[in-house]
Amino acid sequence: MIPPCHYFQMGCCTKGAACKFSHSHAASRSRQEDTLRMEALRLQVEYYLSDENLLTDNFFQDLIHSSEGGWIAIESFLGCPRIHQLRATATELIAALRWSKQLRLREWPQGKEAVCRTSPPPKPKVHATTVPVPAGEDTLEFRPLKLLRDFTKGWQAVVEDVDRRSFCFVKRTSAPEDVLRQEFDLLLSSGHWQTLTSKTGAVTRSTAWYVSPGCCCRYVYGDTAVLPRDKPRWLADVEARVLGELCGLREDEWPNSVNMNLYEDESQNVGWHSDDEGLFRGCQADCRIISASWGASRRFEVAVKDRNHVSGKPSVFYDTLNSVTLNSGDLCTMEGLFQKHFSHQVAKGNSVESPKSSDSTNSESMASPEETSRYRSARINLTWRYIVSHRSYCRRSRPDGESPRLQPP
Ligand SMILES: O=C(O)CCC(=O)C(=O)O
Ligand SMILES: [Fe+2]
Repeated sequence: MIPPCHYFQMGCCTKGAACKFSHSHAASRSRQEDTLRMEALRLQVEYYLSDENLLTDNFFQDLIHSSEGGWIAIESFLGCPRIHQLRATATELIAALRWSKQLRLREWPQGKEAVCRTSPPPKPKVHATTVPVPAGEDTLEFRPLKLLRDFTKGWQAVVEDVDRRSFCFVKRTSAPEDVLRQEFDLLLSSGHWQTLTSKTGAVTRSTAWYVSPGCCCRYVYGDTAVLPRDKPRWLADVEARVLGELCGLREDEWPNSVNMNLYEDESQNVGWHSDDEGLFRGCQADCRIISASWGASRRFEVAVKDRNHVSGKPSVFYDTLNSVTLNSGDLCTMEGLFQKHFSHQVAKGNSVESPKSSDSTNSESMASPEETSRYRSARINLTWRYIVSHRSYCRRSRPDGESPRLQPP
């Protein structure tokens, strides 16, 4: 078929019969139909990802939140009723979306083309019926709970859900940049880092696990067990600053374990989970977890657990999602029954700010370029926790604290 002449369609072809493109009205009509069809497809996808639709559309909210950077595979649209009705192919959708001013199209790798919003999605409307409020958690009046904000000032609420007795607070940094950089370098170089990998073998992050003397409880992630080490001396100053000065806790009130995470860059992450290991009994009793961050900024997300998700897998109610950017030096707490009712994650690819350099100390100029770039791209997070139920092989599980009943498996 001879392709239509654009100039003829615009009424300005000067070639007349000599033109090698078609001047037939049928060709022109079919071109117009193609254009209209492309426009319909583009508008439909733009609508699916619009603020208006995302307020109530959990399907696309789930896809946006479960993918790195909010990219949605073009394939995901093919099964949507309107796109299906138009019998659109992936190639057509890609061609249509090249013209979108609202959405960003990624055309590589071939076969994995995807589209994303140029702005963060809106928070979905909370439907009273979607998130059941569990009855029966004790109110703070009935059973008081000492929150960290009762010890020191400066905590902002991320979650303050009294019905679920669940709390998450953030405290912005007050430490000088050179102190944070020195602590970052110390943690990076002295931590006994063990890499964790996904099912496909990719490194998701590195971790280290420290406990108080006499405890030998392992920290278990799926198939991987992390061996405990005694809390090292080099951690003492960091603990004194974070737990003592910033949280206002006496030394005998400090948590007896700390889990360290190292995210080399924003491709490394920790997916939705709760810190519900038996060690901490966070689903049975009030449980306080204190975290501090160094290096690159990352987004920390929290949402109410959805135990009956249609997929059969644990999920969250995205309409309850709250997020906070944790910058170098910031503290964050999860308290009360937060681990019972909420999940949390550090998603991939959402680093938004790198740590600032300090003018007053000129610390950046003293650091090697390699150290500087690590501090800008990598993030270290420490989460201090209280082990209240030691593993049966740990001598701390015995009331008299003597030798273990069982050997570690
Ligand atoms: O890196 C963080 O901020 C969170 C780490 C975390 O959730 C964990 O170690 O269980
Ligand atoms: Fe966690």
